Amino acid sequence: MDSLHISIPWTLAVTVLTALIGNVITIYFKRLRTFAVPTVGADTDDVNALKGRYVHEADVLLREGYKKFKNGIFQVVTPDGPRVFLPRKLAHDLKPYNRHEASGMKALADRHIGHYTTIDHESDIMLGAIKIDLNRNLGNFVADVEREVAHCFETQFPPCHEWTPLDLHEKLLRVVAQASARIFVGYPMCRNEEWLECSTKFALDVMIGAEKLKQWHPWLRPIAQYFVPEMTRIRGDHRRALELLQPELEKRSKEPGNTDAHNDMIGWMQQRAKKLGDRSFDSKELANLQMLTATAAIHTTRLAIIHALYDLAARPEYIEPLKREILEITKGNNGTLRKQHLTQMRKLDSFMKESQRHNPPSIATFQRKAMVPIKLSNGFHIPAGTIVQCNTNMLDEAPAEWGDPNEFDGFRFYKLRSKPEDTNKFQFASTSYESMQFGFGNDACPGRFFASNQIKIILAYIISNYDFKFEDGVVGRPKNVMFEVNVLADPTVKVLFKKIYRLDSTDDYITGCVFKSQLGITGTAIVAAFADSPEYSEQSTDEMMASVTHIPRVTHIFFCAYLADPDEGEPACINGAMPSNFLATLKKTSQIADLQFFVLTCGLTQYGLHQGSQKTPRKNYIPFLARAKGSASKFLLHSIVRAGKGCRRSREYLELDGHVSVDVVGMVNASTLQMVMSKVGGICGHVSQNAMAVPIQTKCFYHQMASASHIRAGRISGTRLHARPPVAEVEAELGLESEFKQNDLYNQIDSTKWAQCPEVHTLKELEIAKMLPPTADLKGSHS
Ligand code: HEM
Repeated sequence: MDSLHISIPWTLAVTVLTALIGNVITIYFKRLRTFAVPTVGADTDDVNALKGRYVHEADVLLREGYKKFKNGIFQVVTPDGPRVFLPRKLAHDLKPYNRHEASGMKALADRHIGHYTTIDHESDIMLGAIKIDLNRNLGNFVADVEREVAHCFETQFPPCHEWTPLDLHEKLLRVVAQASARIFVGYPMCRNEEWLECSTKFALDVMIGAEKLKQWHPWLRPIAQYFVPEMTRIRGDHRRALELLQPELEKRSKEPGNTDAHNDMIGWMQQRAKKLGDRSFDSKELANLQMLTATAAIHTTRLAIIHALYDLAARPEYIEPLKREILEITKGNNGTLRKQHLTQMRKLDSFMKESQRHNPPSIATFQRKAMVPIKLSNGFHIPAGTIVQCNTNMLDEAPAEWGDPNEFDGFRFYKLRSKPEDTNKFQFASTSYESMQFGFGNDACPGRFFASNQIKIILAYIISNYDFKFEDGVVGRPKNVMFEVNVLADPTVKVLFKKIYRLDSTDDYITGCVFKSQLGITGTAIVAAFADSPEYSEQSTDEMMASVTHIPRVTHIFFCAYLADPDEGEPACINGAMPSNFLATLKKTSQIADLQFFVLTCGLTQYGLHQGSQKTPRKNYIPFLARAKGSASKFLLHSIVRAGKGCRRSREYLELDGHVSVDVVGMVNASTLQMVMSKVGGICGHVSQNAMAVPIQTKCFYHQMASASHIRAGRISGTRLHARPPVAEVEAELGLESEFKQNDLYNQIDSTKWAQCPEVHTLKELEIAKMLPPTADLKGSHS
């Protein structure tokens, strides 16, 4: 007890003394570090006010410096001491210096006291994996990333049937983290909640921890780090990252014949370490590098997306042309993105670049720490150890041919690229003397091509699936928030999202049966109407329009009516033509603009997507379908897959004979559906007892919803399919390469047992989950 009494005053005394000595020495060194260049705001004596201005309005300060000293070097007083800003033109002088002479990484590490925050860690393995392996593989990941993006929207976002306010900062952090993790750590790790949390929080801990620790005197930081919670968390983040990664690494190491052949950042890093003979590289280092990569990638990318969305919401006139570009480009590919699609999205690329020009990640990029003394062409000496950066965001420095530099022209770069000689210039990821948002020179951001793809995929998803606008009261583009030279999007602004239910292409959706009481027509009636007409498959949409104009706006569509015919080709022909023509008709009459749910139910007969001996996909349907009108004529399976993709993307419902997502949230079997239909006044056309309507969350095709437990429970019996399903022969045509794997077909479904499954919804549950309108509102009878 006594020793404690003595030790506290002593400890305090030593601490105060240390701080005092430290202060004196620091002031002395700071004096030494003052540069022989003018200081912005030197006319005021209030140094603290100047520091405060740097923190909150560095943009104003740098503009003042630019106006006053034009092409001259100036310095600014900051909480970290004076900082030197070079005019853009001197970037040329610095460019030839290599990373060991003028280091961007060291500059960044110094700013975030990387020695403590652990980011002072330069790795050739990491840089090589990003610069070479990631960029080389970009094209291979577009579909995977798109899938993760879709999965994230479907699982993390509210349904947005009505205008729903979203915190974009929070939501997009998750989307970008998961989409990036798909490539950094592969599937299924990219969906591991703890990993995602760990890899996103680490960057925040570094940034906030650094700011907090900087409040302490440098001499006290070795001890003070233990009083800053974020610093403790950083250590925990590293530990946790290793723990989480370990099982994945072990799993990989046990894979036959391979340890590190996975095509993702883990694999690339492992391969590089091996090639470089780096014996110090182990799982711990791998986990650390993963944290660093995520830090560089996730927050920057998220911010660029938020800025772009704010710009779009403030200038909605750009949304329609962008949407048109996206839909036009993806039209021929089931709405699924490919690498070349991203390249073709020139308007979107231009908009992203213009958004970044006005809202760069930092207003002073090309930041370098001189590791050796550097002499610039104007005679200025940069002493070793000094950090310099370029004042890169003076919009008026743009070349005259760019047009008014201060205006927001979303298609500025699109127009500039229209000259044949400039077609590959001015891209979002291009760096140049005029566009330094990603830095400049050899060490410009190596992740920018990847970031460009990620941003396009996410923006394209949002633009084609949601309407969005600012919440009431937000006028114009919300002003950015400055933190030192970093440009942040205002985190208090909420953007409202509303899901788009749109039929882009007739073969994206198929229908047949709708609620009579709501829609005034039933599937049976539709079928009957068309079947009555000998020309049903030949009838043009214009002709059909005359017969359906009485239908009110459709909100729910159930597809469970197929025509059967002893001639197998005939129903296929009917099924291909009738629904697509019918939908085209409804689309023309705008009666499906309010569509909320789409349910497809299929039985096990006649539908052309079946497998197994008697249910081989009917390649022989193709000639028959060729007679059908519209794009559904290609192949019924094609249409259904497309319908599935449409459903997946819009959180609607689909059943494909048990080949559904592993993430199924619930399902309705045929008898439930029939009950629903009869209760609400609808009627099912032809529904097989084995049919089910399944709410789909993600990828809908060729995953088994039926698990071994279902088989054991006697709900399902299975048949092993042949190794390569016949449909694989047309996989390229379907745009579904490598989707078709050997599968078990579960085709004997006991619907009574299914109805007792916990995951099968009752009608009441569907109502409660708002999957169906309340039955009370749905009275009526079918005709
Ligand atoms: C919109 C998103 C992004 C922005 C705005 C951005 C911006 C930047 C900037 C300004 C630099 C400094 C370059 C220089 O000083 O010349 C940089 C460096 C870096 N970025 Fe990015 N970045 C983004 C995305 C990414 C991604 C996705 C990755 C990883 C996959 C990444 C990895 C890196 C790395 C490793 C460096 C250091 C390069 C070196 O020192 O050689 N960045 N980034």
